[in-house]
Amino acid sequence: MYSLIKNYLGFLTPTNLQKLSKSRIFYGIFSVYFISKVLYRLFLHPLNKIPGPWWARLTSIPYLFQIVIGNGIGISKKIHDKYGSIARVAPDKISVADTSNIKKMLSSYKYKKIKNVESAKIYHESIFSTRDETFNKMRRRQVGPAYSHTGLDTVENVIVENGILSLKKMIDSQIKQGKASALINYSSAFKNLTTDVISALTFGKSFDAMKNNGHPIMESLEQGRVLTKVVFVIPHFRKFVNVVPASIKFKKAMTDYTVGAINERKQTVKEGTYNPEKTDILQMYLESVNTTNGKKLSTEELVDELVVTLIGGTDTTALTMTWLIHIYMLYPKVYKKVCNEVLEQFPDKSQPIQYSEARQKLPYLVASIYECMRLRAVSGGITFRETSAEGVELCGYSIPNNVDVALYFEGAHHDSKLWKNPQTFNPDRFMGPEGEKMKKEVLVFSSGVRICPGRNLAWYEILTVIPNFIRDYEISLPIDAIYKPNNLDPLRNNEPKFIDDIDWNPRQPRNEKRDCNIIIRHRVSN
Ligand code: HEM
Repeated sequence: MYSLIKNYLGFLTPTNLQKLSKSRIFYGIFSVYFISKVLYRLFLHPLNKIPGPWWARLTSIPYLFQIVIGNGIGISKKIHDKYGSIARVAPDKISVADTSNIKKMLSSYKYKKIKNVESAKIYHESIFSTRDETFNKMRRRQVGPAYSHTGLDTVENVIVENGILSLKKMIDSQIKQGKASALINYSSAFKNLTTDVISALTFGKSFDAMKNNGHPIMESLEQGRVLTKVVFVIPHFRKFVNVVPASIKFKKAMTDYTVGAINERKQTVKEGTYNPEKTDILQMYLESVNTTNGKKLSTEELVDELVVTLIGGTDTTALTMTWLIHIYMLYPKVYKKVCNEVLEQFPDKSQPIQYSEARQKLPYLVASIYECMRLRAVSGGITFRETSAEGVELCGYSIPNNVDVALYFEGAHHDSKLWKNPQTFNPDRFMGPEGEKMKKEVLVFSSGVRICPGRNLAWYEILTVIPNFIRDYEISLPIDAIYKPNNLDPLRNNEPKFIDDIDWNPRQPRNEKRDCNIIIRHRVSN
């Protein structure tokens, strides 16, 4: 009996008893801290006045988890449908779905991007990852000429060659193999196209992704994107990123490629074979001098700027065109009207339609693109900003400092106070003088001081690709397509059902291989 008691209570030596009492003190303090934090969050937190699900008072896990799995739009919709245009989504986060309040948060450098964005870098802060006003303004000034209409006119031939002409070449070769028509995956074709355009303007040479159906750098970039996303949600992961093999590979690949591109460009400039009239992104950054130190951009700074441009400029534009073709296929009457406009305005197929001509002569096609950008915004998910030291007034609530504000563009784009029948695809809402005003309410490129600097370039690409594509080819859905005009969605007021999507900023089709195919043939008559 004695030995039994000794065995059981033998661990209660004086040292162990001391340790136990210390750990009890520790657990005691921890419990008091934890319980008081929970009570504070439940009953005293200044954000408690904002409506929202009960868990948002206690934890950010359900919200951030949904963002990580690509359902940022889904969870935001659910919350805003229930609680209105402002809602609490985590203890220190609110979400806003109202256009004028979103614009307010985007209007000034006072409301900074949130700290996590700083993790989106390879070596150095960039135009995208910086939270610093002076730095961001400097980079915008440096690269600005390459994104201006004057600058873009000097590279329109690069955009057309690597864009629509390259696409046509690929389609024509496919049609030849398959006789009168070919089955094309338009989503992957647009990704290859924008990759080639942006690489030509950013690295001075095309990746030839259209020709080879991809490029190793893009695969590396995809891995980099995934890592950036994880770091965005779990910033502490940043410390481990540098030892992840995919990250090491990505960094090396991007650095080697950038150094090669810089050297080649310097050589062509030296030899006089580079046309000085041409204002491309690479040249703008190579000629720039940092106002911070009076020096030209270092190789490391260039790597970050060029990679950010490649990431920001490829999938966004490609997916916008992908959603557009998908929507055209779901709304045949609109599509027919768009085709008629293109064919009437540009009957002569001998020359590619230029950007400025398309802008001027195709108002209905332009309106249909705005309507696609509203209805299926690739940036529809969450863009975050932080409240300033003095806080901010949003949707009638006074929000204190240090609160993350999720700007839910998709919600604003479906706000029935601003958009009549928001679920309907109706390009007419962007026609005429009233339509011109409504274009300013589309937030797809963001708004205010950090508005997308590449938006003009995106328009140059879209407005050289889509009208030329429509003029030269007829397209239709394959017989086994799941998403077609008569497949209606009760959740969208019985409008045609959209392809299932995943919001990994940019928002993309969940099953591109299955759902983004079209039959394509040469247009025989007008
Ligand atoms: C349809 C195509 C595009 C869409 C929808 C789009 C959308 C956006 C949005 C919403 C932002 C703001 C993100 C934020 O505030 O967190 C942004 C920023 C940015 N975009 Fe785009 N973008 C497109 C095309 C492009 C292109 C073609 C380029 C360049 C080649 C580009 C380069 C950038 C850069 C560098 C930023 C960061 C600007 C800053 O933080 O100050 N984008 N874009």
